[in-house]
Amino acid sequence: MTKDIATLLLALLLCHALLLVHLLTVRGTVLGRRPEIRLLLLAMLAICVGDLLLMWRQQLSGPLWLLLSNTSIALGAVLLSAAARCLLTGRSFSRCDLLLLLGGAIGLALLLMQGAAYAWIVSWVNLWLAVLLLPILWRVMRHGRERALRMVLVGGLVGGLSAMARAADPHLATQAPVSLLQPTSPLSAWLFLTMSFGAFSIMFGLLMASFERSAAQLEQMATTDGLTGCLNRGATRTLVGHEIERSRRERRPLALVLLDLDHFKRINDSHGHAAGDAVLQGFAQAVRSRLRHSDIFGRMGGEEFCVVLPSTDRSGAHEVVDALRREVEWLVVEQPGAVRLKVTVSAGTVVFDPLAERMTPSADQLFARADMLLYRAKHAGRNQVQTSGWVSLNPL
Ligand SMILES: Nc1nc2c(ncn2[C@@H]2O[C@H](COP(=O)(O)OP(=O)(O)OP(=O)(O)O)[C@@H](O)[C@H]2O)c(=O)[nH]1
Repeated sequence: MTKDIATLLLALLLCHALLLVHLLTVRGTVLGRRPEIRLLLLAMLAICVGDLLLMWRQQLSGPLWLLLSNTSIALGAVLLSAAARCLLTGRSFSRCDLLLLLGGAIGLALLLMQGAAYAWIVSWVNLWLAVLLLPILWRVMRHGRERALRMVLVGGLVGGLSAMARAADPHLATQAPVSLLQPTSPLSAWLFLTMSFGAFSIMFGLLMASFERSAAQLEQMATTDGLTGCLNRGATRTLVGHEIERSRRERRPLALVLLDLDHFKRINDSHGHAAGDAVLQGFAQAVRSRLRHSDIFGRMGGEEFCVVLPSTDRSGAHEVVDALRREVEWLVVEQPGAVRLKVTVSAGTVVFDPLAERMTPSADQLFARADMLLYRAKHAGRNQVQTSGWVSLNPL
């Protein structure tokens, strides 16, 4: 297979330019506003400029061209490293990256000023690029969670090893290298190809990892209540539907609880909305701390919450919910000015037992029953739990 470096370089430039255009098109969107995407955009820009300078080698020959083209590509590598750092740790440029960029550029300038042989310049540039990839690999190994980051690891290893081999290649070749466009052996053209593949894999992997993270964040925002960290109404209702189905299939009981803070309006009215919010947060934390990992806890709106207890029968559910009620009774929410807020909660608990009841309720039917029991608890004086089975509405 013949590999003409000029053609490879053109193909590479086109790939980089395409990625740059894609990054430009997401600007202004939720994805485009992510700081690592901005850094990736700048990295692609620097790399495209470096590619262009390499391609114009014939027109712009000389030490300045060598310095500019390679520094531009190295700057692209540092921007990639900053994008990886930003994605993984929330911080961008590290002093280490900037020192590596500056040190490499000064070293290259000194070699060029001394008129060093082209073979040594090739070695220096490739070692420089290999070293610039190390912080990316280190960060991904240390902090990486997203699956797309595996592409970054593969790219970093392939790119780094190829760059090191390219650094050694001019000293092993029988003929001295004179230009990037005239490879000294078929191996050097291959190494150019694998190094480019590595760099491209890093960029693409970082881009995909950023998309993966945005998707996870958007999903969390769409299913979570921002104030209390509980599931929101939509997500809770969906999960209740799944749990009813599971309970029917596995023939295990299921308890659905609606909890509503008592006289919550008074807290808002006498201490302000911020104090009300603090009470809601304290309440959510207190309830969450008493629940099992498999239980579901969601905020249905305002001061109404829902708890789903899988594999829990009627007496077990009543016990658990009454313990939650007592926990809330003991809760004290401290506010500025030594204000200590206390609150109580009423609960309606409905239990579906597939072994005792032949008819499987829908989520809406269970919610309606729990709501009716909650209403009873409110009217019977608040700060209490009303529990019943799904079919028989006799309180426990
Ligand atoms: N601080 C705060 N208040 C909220 C929020 N959502 C709803 N509220 C308030 O919660 C109060 C609910 O009042 P009501 O529905 O009358 O219920 P209550 O005062 O708890 O009375 P009972 O339920 O009958 O014991 C209203 O004042 C709402 O403005 C919120 O996110 N933060």
